[in-house]
Amino acid sequence: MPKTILECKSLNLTVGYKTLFRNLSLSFSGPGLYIIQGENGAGKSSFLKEIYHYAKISENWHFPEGEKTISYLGHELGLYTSLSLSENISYYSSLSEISLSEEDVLAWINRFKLEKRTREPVYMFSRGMKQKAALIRTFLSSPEIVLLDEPYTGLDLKSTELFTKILNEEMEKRMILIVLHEIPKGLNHTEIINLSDYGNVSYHVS
Ligand SMILES: Nc1ncnc2c1ncn2[C@@H]1O[C@H](COP(=O)(O)OP(=O)(O)OP(=O)(O)O)[C@@H](O)[C@H]1O
Repeated sequence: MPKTILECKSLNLTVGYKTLFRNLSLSFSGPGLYIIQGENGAGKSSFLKEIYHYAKISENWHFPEGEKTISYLGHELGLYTSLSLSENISYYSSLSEISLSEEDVLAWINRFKLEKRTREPVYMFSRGMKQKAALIRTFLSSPEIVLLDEPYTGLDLKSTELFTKILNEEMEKRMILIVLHEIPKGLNHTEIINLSDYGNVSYHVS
């Protein structure tokens, strides 16, 4: 029986003068992969940011199994472009509470097939390569909850297939919330949540 990892109760989410959700209650079990969908402006990105910034400090959010580590990849990739991939990874590893072995780091680089490009500054990477570098950065510390906002952006067909395979493996180990407009072929998922259905109404799903 999957356990509830994260839940929000009676959440009101307002951006500027706009109320995106009122009295929203959702439960996420793990491990698993939840696809967040909804029309433009429905509040998908805001919802992920809400979790990343407030889940640990707001009384609307609960971790029934105890607080979890969270990693987030939004539209900003969070890479230092004058540094190489290796230097970016060293920097992010130094911030991580978990000590990462060289083997773990190399395994992630190999999974995204960037092993021949680790010493180049990231500004020399293509858009898709930058996306893969940012994905490595996001998964590197082995977070228990991963929040991904349109993570397939910039990936070509081959890289899309590669990343889908990685997600199908990772959803067995952690809880992944992923904002997607289109669901790539072959991506396994626990549930699809359409946020357009929940705007400005009292709603509960679990
Ligand atoms: N920085 C901001 N300042 C003011 N309003 C904002 C800001 N960011 C988002 N909003 C508003 O919040 C609402 C939700 O935006 P959000 O980016 O979360 O939607 P989304 O579902 O992710 O959209 P999209 O599919 O277009 O990426 C929109 O109406 C948007 O105009």
